[in-house]
Amino acid sequence: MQILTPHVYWAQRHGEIYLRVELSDAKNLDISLLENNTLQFRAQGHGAKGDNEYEFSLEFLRPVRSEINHRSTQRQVDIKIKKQEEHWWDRLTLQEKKPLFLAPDFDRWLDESDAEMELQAKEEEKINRISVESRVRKDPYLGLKKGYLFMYNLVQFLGFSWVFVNMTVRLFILGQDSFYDTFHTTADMMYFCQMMAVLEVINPLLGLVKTGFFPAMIQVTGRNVILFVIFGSLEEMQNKPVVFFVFYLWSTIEIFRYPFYMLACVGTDWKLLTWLRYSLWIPLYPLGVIAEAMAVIQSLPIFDETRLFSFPLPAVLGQSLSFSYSLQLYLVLMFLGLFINFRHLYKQRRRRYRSRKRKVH
Ligand SMILES: CCCCCCCCCCCCC[C@@H](O)CC(=O)SCCNC(=O)CCNC(=O)[C@H](O)C(C)(C)COP(=O)(O)OP(=O)(O)OC[C@H]1O[C@@H](n2cnc3c(N)ncnc32)[C@H](O)[C@@H]1OP(=O)(O)O
Repeated sequence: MQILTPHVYWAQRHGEIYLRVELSDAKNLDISLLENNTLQFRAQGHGAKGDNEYEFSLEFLRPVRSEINHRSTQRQVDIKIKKQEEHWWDRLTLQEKKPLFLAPDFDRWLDESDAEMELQAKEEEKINRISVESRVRKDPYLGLKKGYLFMYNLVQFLGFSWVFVNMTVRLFILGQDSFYDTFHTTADMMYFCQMMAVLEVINPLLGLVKTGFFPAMIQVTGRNVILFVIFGSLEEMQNKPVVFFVFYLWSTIEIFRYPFYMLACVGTDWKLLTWLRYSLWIPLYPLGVIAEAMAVIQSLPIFDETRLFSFPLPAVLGQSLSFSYSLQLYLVLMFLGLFINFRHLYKQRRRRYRSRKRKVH
């Protein structure tokens, strides 16, 4: 009796072999892997030579796993076999000459590099899925935290924008005259924003942001000393032009920093905004510290004169120790703070641009 062979189409991936046997309504399927790495197929069905029994065998080029997946449909039999090792094969069979009944399955066919890309895409999809799942699993309050941070940044952005726009408009209308009443026109909003900024020290402690606690502490404490102690408690300081420079430098960086954080909360990044956030501090930070130092220096004789916050001393040592001594020590701390935060911001900038470059390549 003549042995009939069905048409068989094949394709491969790094880890699998796919066979499509052109046999419709196949019955009594007998598919097995023999010891010599040969696939034996036998079944009854409708093939090229009508309803008949069909069979074929294929000795594979390299070892395959013994478990064979197959699925018989009305049109064909699909077989999936796992390779023993993830390896791209030059051909399917050990014998170099291709059997006549065998042809490439162009519906599934991929060359090696396309298959690699498919594999890579699958890997990436898997990694993304795992990271999203683990993030959701790890932190069920992620949405709430992001919502809180977004609102915080929005409020700060609006507050500092108000100060910045107010000062800019007044500068255009009044010119240098506007320097003298900056405090009276904007201090309430600045008080509000800087009190809120205390949250910037709390947020890293609660693990809400990746900011270092110490740089945030230096930043917030430094500004609040200037705002509440130097400007807030000395009326004589409030109409000095230095207030204008300090407030203008503070609000200039913040109208870029907070929107940058808002976008980070929703997973977005605008190149120009990111660049401004990580570059504007380079001129602004030293200028800010110089302006703040000017304010401290201008306040020293006022503290000496008014004896405000002076430290009472025993009668033999004199009346009291002026607060201006503490401020002179603070001046030294300011430049130490400038050094620490300048280095921190420099590292943040390098980290940001180095990791972005790596992502691009
Ligand atoms: C302990 C006692 C100390 C006593 C100190 C006495 C001396 C004080 C002297 C101080 C001198 C201060 C001078 C200063 O006032 C002058 C000026 O400000 S002039 C104007 C210019 N200023 C600036 O440019 C500074 C602006 N401020 C800052 O940049 C920050 O406050 C600072 C803490 C310095 C740095 O910020 P951070 O460490 O947070 O860096 P990043 O922005 O890169 O953020 C890191 C990651 O955390 C995410 N993040 C942070 N905050 C938020 C938020 N609110 N919402 C959402 N996400 C946030 C951010 O996205 C980063 O994430 P990723 O890494 O994933 O991108």
